[in-house]
Amino acid sequence: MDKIVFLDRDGTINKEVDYLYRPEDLVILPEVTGALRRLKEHGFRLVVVTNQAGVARGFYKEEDVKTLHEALNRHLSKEGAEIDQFFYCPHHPVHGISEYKTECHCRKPETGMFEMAEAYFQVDKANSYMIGDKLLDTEAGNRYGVSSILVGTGYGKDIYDSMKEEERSAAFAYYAPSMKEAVDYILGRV
Ligand SMILES: O=P(O)(O)OC[C@@H](O)[C@H]1O[C@H](OP(=O)(O)O)[C@@H](O)[C@@H](O)[C@@H]1O
Ligand SMILES: [Mg+2]
Ligand SMILES: [Zn+2]
Repeated sequence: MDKIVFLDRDGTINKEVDYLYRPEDLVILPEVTGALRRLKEHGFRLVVVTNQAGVARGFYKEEDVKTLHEALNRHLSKEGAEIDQFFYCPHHPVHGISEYKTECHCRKPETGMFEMAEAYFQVDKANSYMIGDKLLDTEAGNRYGVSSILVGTGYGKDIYDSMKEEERSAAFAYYAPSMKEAVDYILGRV
């Protein structure tokens, strides 16, 4: 069985800039590379699950998403922190051009991208995690059946601060101010 850490991309691995697609605008957040390397050293596979409705909205093309992911992995692989698989949802239910405007099963908080990973991995759900900076990330992880962590980068801190304690405990297993603390939590449970 494969222990997987599913990762949101924008606001979690890299700095959230609205509808990122240019490699020159890619900024990996502090301590993320080292934290991801530690996960790999402990036998976790890394799988990105990212909503890329910028495609549906006509801001960029699917080829741009793939090019950005290649650029991200060029940086990460130099440090032993390579992403094993990327999945993206190019759709949007309301805003969209042509075939991309659709109610799909892959846009988080739906679980389609997690299920796509099952073509590559035997997902050990009891020992797998989802880390993201929005409640749609933690909800997707919860629905799929892995333990969800809200990270305080990107939109995460504002979301966390706006919630009551009972809402937090219903929405995610753990709040980590940064990716480093999210990984400390995961490795503290192995
Ligand atoms: O890796 P993520 O965080 O799933 O990617 C989010 C971005 O694609 C995009 O998400 C939101 O846009 P949509 O509502 O999906 O159109 C916004 O928060 C944008 O600012 C983000 O860049
Ligand atoms: Mg995000
Ligand atoms: Zn989709």
